[in-house]
Amino acid sequence: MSDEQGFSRWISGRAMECPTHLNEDRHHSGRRFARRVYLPRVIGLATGFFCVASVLVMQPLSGWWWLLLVANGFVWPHLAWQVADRAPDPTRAEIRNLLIDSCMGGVWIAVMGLNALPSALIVAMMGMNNMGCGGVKLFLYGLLLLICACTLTLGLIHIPLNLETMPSQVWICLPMLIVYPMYYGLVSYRTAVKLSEHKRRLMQLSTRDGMTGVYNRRHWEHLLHGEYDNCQRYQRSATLLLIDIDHFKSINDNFGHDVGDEAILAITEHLQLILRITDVVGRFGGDEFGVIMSGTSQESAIQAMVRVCEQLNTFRLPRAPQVVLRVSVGVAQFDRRMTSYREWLKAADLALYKAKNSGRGRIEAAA
Ligand SMILES: Nc1nc2c(ncn2[C@@H]2O[C@H](COP(=O)(O)OP(=O)(O)OP(=O)(O)O)[C@@H](O)[C@H]2O)c(=O)[nH]1
Repeated sequence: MSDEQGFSRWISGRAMECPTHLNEDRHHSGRRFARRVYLPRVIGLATGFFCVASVLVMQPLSGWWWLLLVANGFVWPHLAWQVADRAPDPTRAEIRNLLIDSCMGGVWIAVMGLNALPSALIVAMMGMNNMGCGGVKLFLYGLLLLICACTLTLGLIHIPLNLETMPSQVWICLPMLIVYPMYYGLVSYRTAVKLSEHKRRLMQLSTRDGMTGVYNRRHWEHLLHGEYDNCQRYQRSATLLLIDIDHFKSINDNFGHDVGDEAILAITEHLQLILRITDVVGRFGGDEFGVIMSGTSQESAIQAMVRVCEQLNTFRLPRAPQVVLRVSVGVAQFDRRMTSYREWLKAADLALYKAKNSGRGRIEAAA
């Protein structure tokens, strides 16, 4: 239920600085936030009604207090949701609602004459809500409001103190004591599951190439950096390959970009199916790919790539069967004398350049 950002925006009043699409996003996430608070509030205030009512029956109070208690317990949760849902800034409206909850909590503590168990329960539930929704800041604001509202009410209506909780009142407080924290835990668990799913998707977006699903250039280079460090530290061998489709521009020009995309996907599939699962395939962008073969000598890497080229020779694109996909490949084995992974990459790039200049459709090793 955490929305600390929303709370800090509310506190600093920076809401209107965002561009329109960000404001729309914020509006949606504000509504989701209000929605997440809605059911816990319905349950918390309904169970809380009985706690307060069990003490109120012993107090010499007018019927108006009972009306207010019913309204707070059963009408306010729905009103609060409607207000937040329709507000231009739902997060701000929901934070305001939470602070109203704290205020009302203070009022009920006073009206109960500070009866120990229900008062402690109200402070704990408000604290849990405010801490969960806006962190320490909202918790402190809520607590301050609760204390002020309690003191003010005590001063206004001169209620006799009634600190002791009777056994029957303990029983009536049990549902709030048990049900509310359990439900709150469930909501927090669901939020954590959603967050981890979002994190996984973000991770996927930031490391994978959108079209082929293999690693994008940035992440692939990051993995290459790691491989370089490992090879240096543990004297391991590894070979790097850069692969570029030959005359790819003419496939695009003659058959259209859709067929060009199919060619890129076909090369990706061949690399993934024929090479080892441990070989790290990345798309450099356009028609260029990179492969890191960990623990593999240059000769073995070339043999593996020859198998890929042989398969490509027999493969035909469904929408352009006359096209034979050919690739040029630059191969560079790790060398301890290299001073950085970039030097390794440069060696493979030079070998690829050589393959292109020597007539394409070739595999060239770095000098
Ligand atoms: N269909 C498609 N084309 C792309 C994509 N990304 C880049 N291209 C095109 O790929 C072509 C890259 O061509 P180059 O590598 O420069 O040249 P080439 O025709 O392959 O020539 P050589 O590499 O020298 O054999 C350009 O025309 C780009 O517009 C893509 O995702 N899909």
